[in-house]
Amino acid sequence: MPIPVINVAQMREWEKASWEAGKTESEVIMRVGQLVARRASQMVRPGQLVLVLAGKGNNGNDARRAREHLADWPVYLQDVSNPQEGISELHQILDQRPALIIDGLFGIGINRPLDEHWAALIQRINDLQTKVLSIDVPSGLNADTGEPMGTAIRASVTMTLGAPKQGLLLPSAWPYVGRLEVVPDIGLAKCPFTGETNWTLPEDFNNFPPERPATAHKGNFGRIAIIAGSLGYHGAAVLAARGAQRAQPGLITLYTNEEVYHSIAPQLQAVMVSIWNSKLSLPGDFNAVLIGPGLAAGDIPDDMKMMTRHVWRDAAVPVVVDASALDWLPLAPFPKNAIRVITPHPGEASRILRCSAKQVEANRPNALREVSKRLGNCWVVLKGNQTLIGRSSGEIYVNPSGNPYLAQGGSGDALSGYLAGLLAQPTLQVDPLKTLRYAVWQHGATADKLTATRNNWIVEDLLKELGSVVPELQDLPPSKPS
Ligand SMILES: NC(=O)C1=CN([C@@H]2O[C@H](COP(=O)(O)OP(=O)(O)OC[C@H]3O[C@@H](n4cnc5c(N)ncnc54)[C@H](O)[C@@H]3O)[C@@H](O)[C@H]2O)[C@H](O)CC1
Ligand SMILES: [K+]
Repeated sequence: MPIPVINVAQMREWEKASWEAGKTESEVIMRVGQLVARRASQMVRPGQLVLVLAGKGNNGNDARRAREHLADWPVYLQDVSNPQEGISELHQILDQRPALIIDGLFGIGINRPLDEHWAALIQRINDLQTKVLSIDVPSGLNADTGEPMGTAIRASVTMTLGAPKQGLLLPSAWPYVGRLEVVPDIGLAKCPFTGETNWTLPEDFNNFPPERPATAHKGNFGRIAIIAGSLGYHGAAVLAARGAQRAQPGLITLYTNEEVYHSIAPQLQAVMVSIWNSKLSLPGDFNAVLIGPGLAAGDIPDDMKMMTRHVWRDAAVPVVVDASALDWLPLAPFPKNAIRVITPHPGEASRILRCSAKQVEANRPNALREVSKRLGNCWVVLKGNQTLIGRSSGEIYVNPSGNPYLAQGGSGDALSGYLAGLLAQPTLQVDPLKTLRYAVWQHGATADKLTATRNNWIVEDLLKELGSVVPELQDLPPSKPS
């Protein structure tokens, strides 16, 4: 079941429908308390100090219930209905620098700007730079507009309840939200809403990709051609090829520019490496084509650009285009039902739209739709925090996995290789949206797994692990205690 992105009024309606259906507020709050405590216990080591801040509304009640499940930690529970009362006691606790603050001051019930006393308290908490787990919404943030109501908590993790609130997905909210996690099952009735924008859950990929039959051979899993690598950028071709390997297609052939052939070929074993030439006729026998990683040199042959346009316009098989090759695409239709995918970051999307990256970020779903429209209704993976996947109409999915350590040169090459390697496989071409969502989720989840265990991982490490995260075991995202 997709989890729709909703607004505060819809959340209130959902709540009301739940009480009418016989669910009770106290049961829901109890469950939320348990879930918050479980997540909190993953963020601190035994014995570390936890501060629970509970406001006067139900967000505070969630926090109070969480406290009951943190018996193994020293916990201060501070009721803060009025930031001027008991403030010296609170400052004393903050002076001890708790390892984790559970933020239950305000949720979706904030209805006016915070006064200077609230602002001072929130500033003090933010200045502490300690881990903060915000319940539902970082306190102070307007969950519809994504703007602080004067000021707001800067959370490390925001655990939003039931469904993501639209404001939490806006770039203006990201500095406050930190890592956004959605707990879909808090004991409410079935969500009465569907939406165009939906959140992805690991469980969406249970048993995906499907098990391979015992009788399978490499002819069953497709052949992929990768056109990548030029002088100064040979590594991108290697990374894309390795990304494709992690998807385990039947055969991978990399066509690269002559100047870099000898830098690339010795680094790859199972991948066949050839020198690209203008007589190469694609797609030929290939089941998918990826064009773009490391094609940034100034002297890319015009024939290669023409071939890109031709493959995009005519090939019946999936074509994935990334990086520099995005600039070569024709604004022309491609065969009906053919799979076309581009994987731009906001800067690349802005070049296609002839606007600024800031304008793309201001309305990411809209930018995705516009880019797709320009390029014949292709699938678009708009990268960045909360990567979006969709096309000019229909559902857009928000990816929940990944972290800022993915912001390393080469991680995009690994992703485009990996997703093209999946799309080369006939069984994974049937539902391209699911395959793309899976690729993006797995790429981010692998990064999360690495970040949970070490500080200094690099893209080569990502490529060793890519594909190893099992969705069924992703009950809670991996995270490193402080
Ligand atoms: N939506 C659900 O299904 C559930 C939500 N839960 C949690 O409850 C909060 C929403 O609770 P609510 O009591 O409505 O609001 P808040 O806790 O956010 O607090 C509102 C409280 O604060 C006052 N207030 C508003 N703005 C200000 C301000 N600027 N300055 C001072 N005081 C302010 C307002 O008057 C109220 O008294 C939701 O986010 C979830 O965390 C439950 O888990 C049940 C299910
Ligand atoms: K909160």
